[in-house]
Amino acid sequence: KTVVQVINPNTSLAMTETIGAAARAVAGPATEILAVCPAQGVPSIEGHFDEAIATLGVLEHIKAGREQGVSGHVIACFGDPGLLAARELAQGPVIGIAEAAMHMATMVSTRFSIVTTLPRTVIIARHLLQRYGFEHYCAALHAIDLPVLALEDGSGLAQEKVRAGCIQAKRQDGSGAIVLGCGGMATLASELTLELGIPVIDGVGAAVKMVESLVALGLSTSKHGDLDYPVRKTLSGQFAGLLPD
Ligand SMILES: NC(=O)NC1=NC(=O)NC1=O
Repeated sequence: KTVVQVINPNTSLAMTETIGAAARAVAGPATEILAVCPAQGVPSIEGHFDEAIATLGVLEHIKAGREQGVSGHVIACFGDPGLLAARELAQGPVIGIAEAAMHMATMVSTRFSIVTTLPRTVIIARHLLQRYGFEHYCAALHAIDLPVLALEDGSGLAQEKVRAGCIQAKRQDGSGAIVLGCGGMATLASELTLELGIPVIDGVGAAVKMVESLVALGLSTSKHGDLDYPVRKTLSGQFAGLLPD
């Protein structure tokens, strides 16, 4: 059996439910999804400061997942917070939803657009495109200009703005595919794909399938080089338990 730990790095239980549902919708019959979020931290991640706070919660869950023997991990926030630190700590594969969605988009289109939340997270998504080498595949980035938790307020306004952003992206950008730029948008991908007639990609599902594939291929995070386990040392205060024994 494959057990995939899906970490929502923010502390929103509602968004953790949304993300868990998107993961379970695509998980294979032999895959169990463990959807988790930090007990303490930041309710939504909307910038570098939030990502720094959220990273500690990600690392705590990576450690716990490794001790539970999970097969792999997903970091279900579009900033992929703490991705490389998590890979040092993890034994199995660790996949961020931004990198997963971007990779998938390049396999079904030569140019893709991103629809994300706040304008400032558009800039962060650009940093990710540069880091992952996908800058030239991305035709444009759009922000619905609503806070992340608007996706969980039950009004449907954020979902409607995501739909409008995808329609605009299809019409204006010449893109063949669209990447949804927030974990909280995950459950919108399939209906938008049907309505727009082009691939609208959710990174949660993409990351779950990538972890399943890596596990099936016997590929886990390389421990040769900079992703080896962290250098052993005594951590103090609240960090004391972060390194596995
Ligand atoms: N671009 C984003 O909206 N990133 C995110 N912030 C969160 O709290 N979850 C996300 O996916």
